[in-house]
Amino acid sequence: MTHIPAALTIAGTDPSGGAGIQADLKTFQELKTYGMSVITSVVAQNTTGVQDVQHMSVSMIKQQLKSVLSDIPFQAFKTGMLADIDIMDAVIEKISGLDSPYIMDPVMMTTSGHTLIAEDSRKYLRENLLPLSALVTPNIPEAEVITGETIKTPDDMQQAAKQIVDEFGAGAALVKGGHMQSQAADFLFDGETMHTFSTERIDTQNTHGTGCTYSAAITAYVTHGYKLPDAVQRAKDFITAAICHSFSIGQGNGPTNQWAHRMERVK
Ligand SMILES: Nc1ncnc2c1ncn2[C@@H]1O[C@H](COP(=O)(O)OP(=O)(O)OP(=O)(O)O)[C@@H](O)[C@H]1O
Ligand SMILES: Cc1ncc(COP(=O)(O)O)c(N)n1
Repeated sequence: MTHIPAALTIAGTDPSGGAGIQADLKTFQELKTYGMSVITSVVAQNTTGVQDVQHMSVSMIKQQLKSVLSDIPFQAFKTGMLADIDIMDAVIEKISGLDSPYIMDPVMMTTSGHTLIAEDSRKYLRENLLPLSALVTPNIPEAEVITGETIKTPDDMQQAAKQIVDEFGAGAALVKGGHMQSQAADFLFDGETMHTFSTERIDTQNTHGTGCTYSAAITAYVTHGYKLPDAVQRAKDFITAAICHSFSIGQGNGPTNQWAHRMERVK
């Protein structure tokens, strides 16, 4: 009998395959984790932007969650796009009390600048979902929304990571520096220690789906039993390789390459 760890992603879709559910499932598969998915919103998007969005009904989201939860155990799960308060409530109802670690990618905007979450639900996310997470993975604009502070320097990023844990109750916070001009440095505060994960910045436009792929890789490594700093370091290597060997396809920001980690180890 073959045993494989399993992970669940609860997120929106990307028919062009670079972000959202599609990026998560490709990443789980690459990292030898059995991938399952609950779709919250169908997003008509591609490398150039978002063309249309349709949210799943609350009852359909709950039913999808019930279908998975009543059947297959998983060792970790993540959320991505949760567009409004009703969707957040449906997810909270079903995930509260689960034993497996919850990795939250607090998706707010696409790389192309399209908003994926209703304005009035950002505070709700911070107050009601964030405290359930074992780890939250904001980029700089998302960390600014969560903390209400301006983030300009690595010190500001570390301060935000600390605040998100100490003040808002996340188990750990990884503030990602993809939006900084210099190094691609991310800071993880796990409640005790500040860890730094840093690489040279890769000169590329192909960053569609980097946040989704990174948080999915962390989730996958957690299903294999890695503790947080190790899981994040391995996921950082994975996303760096995926950006380094990203695909110049489409008319806009191309997608990352989830099988690049097989090609070489990039630090
Ligand atoms: N040009 C780059 N070179 C190297 N690493 C990068 C680059 N851009 C992003 N990263 C890394 O990719 C990961 C995702 O970070 P990022 O801040 O881009 O997330 P995100 O904003 O959620 O994704 P997106 O930009 O796709 O919305 C982080 O580890 C970040 O440091
Ligand atoms: C459905 C969905 N979820 C999330 C993102 C953000 O993608 P990323 O921040 O990884 O580029 C996206 N473009 N679409």
